Amino acid sequence: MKTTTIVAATVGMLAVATVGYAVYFDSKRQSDPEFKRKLKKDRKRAEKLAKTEAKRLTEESTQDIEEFLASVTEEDFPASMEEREQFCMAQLSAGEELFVKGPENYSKAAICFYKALKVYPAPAELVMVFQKTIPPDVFTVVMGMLSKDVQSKEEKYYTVFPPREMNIKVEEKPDGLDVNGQKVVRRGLVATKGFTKGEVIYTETPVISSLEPSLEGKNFCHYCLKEMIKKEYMVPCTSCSVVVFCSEECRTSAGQEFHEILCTKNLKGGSAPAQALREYSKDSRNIVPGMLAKFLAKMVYDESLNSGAEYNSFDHLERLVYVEKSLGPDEEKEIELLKLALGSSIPGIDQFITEERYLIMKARILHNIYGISSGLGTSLNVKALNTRRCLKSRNQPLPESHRSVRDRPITGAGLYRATSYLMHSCEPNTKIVYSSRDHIVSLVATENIRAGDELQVGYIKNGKLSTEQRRLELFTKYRLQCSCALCEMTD
Ligand SMILES: C[S@@+](CC[C@H](N)C(=O)[O-])C[C@H]1O[C@@H](n2cnc3c(N)ncnc32)[C@H](O)[C@@H]1O
Repeated sequence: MKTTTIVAATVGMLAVATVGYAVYFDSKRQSDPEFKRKLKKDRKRAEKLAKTEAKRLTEESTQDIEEFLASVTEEDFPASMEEREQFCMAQLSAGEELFVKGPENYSKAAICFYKALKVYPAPAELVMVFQKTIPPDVFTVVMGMLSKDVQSKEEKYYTVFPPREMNIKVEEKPDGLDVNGQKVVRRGLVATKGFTKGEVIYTETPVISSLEPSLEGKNFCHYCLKEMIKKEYMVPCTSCSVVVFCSEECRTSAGQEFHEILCTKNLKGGSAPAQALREYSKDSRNIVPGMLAKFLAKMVYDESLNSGAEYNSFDHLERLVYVEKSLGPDEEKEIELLKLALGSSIPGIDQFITEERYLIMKARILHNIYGISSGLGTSLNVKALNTRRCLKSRNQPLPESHRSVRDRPITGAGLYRATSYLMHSCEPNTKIVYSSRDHIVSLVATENIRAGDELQVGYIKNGKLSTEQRRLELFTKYRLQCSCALCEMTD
């Protein structure tokens, strides 16, 4: 194991853990500027410390660390917040009692501190406390356990995701060298069993989806994006009149996952914090900031469920490829609006949405979302076509959001965990279908597929385009230099 891996892993965890932090922390302390300053300082120092300790670790055997980690299982950790708090305190005092008994008890003490760290909502802060209060030898072991833990979580990801029942796996596709001579590795989806032409390979619900902003409040469901035929089928939000749902279930799910926070009738201090973001999305026809607001609100909800899931939505998002974006006036405005929309409901979100993190999240969303076609078709095509026009207007999001079912108008967009890994081919063997006319995606085989075959979709409508035309369209829309079999052959 390389030092840099340990360091990156630890530092990564310290940064991401601030989301959990955002959920649990007391809002009064958060609004105190002095406290905020201290937090920032603590986080920086913890990251630096992680690096130093990781360096020290490489000089020692990591075997012990692995043994200590093996002695801790997930069952050791309670589920509810109250129990976790008690558990944390109990581990901290057990650790203290052990280390004062002398070096022969250091490893046991380190295990207790590590367990406390695992349930503490602000690990960076606790690391700083440990550094000042526990013997350096114990501290090094705790940091080593933390690093190893994060590293194995990193390595395990693609062995548990996608879930077996989806009949697909993520596989690495080496793709030559980049301009700096570095090996390029892309990831794609591979079938784990055979499918016949026309068969559904998998269906997938998005991590988050959003309607094209101009359709909000019209006859499209705010949660699943489904188009409703008659007004009487619409279930309005119980508070605001801005969004509607297609069913009671969608209203409840949206309320729990994000709408309670983002409802424009959620008045904090007399005004609705999410109002400005909603207006901005509508005026700019930019779907991404609203989607990100929903995504972050939903993360908080997911965490509150304490489901025991090993990876959360952020873990999924974090692994998606993207094209770097730089900070412009739009992004500055979006950060401000996002903080305003979420700040009063999610303590700590201010620290979480740094410029750097916002740009990466936005870039990842833009690069991976799929346009959703949830419209019913014929009789309502006028509205749907308007939508298409909206997306093509001057304020359209980056072209990546056009990756969609091309023969149907786009009514919204969704971010999918597995579908994000589908590569493009000019001779695809699958296609994306929204068969239930909502945000659930189905991947359908367009030819017979064997186990082990790579699954590819067409990011563009291939039709009768020449190689040159395809290349131009792929590059203009997705900055993509296609290396599919057909293009390689034509070269
Ligand atoms: C939505 S992601 C697909 C997953 C991605 N391959 C990964 O490694 O995670 C889209 C990106 O995949 C790569 N890609 C997809 N299809 C490709 C193709 N036919 N040729 C070259 N690169 C492709 C490009 O980098 C593109 O920007």
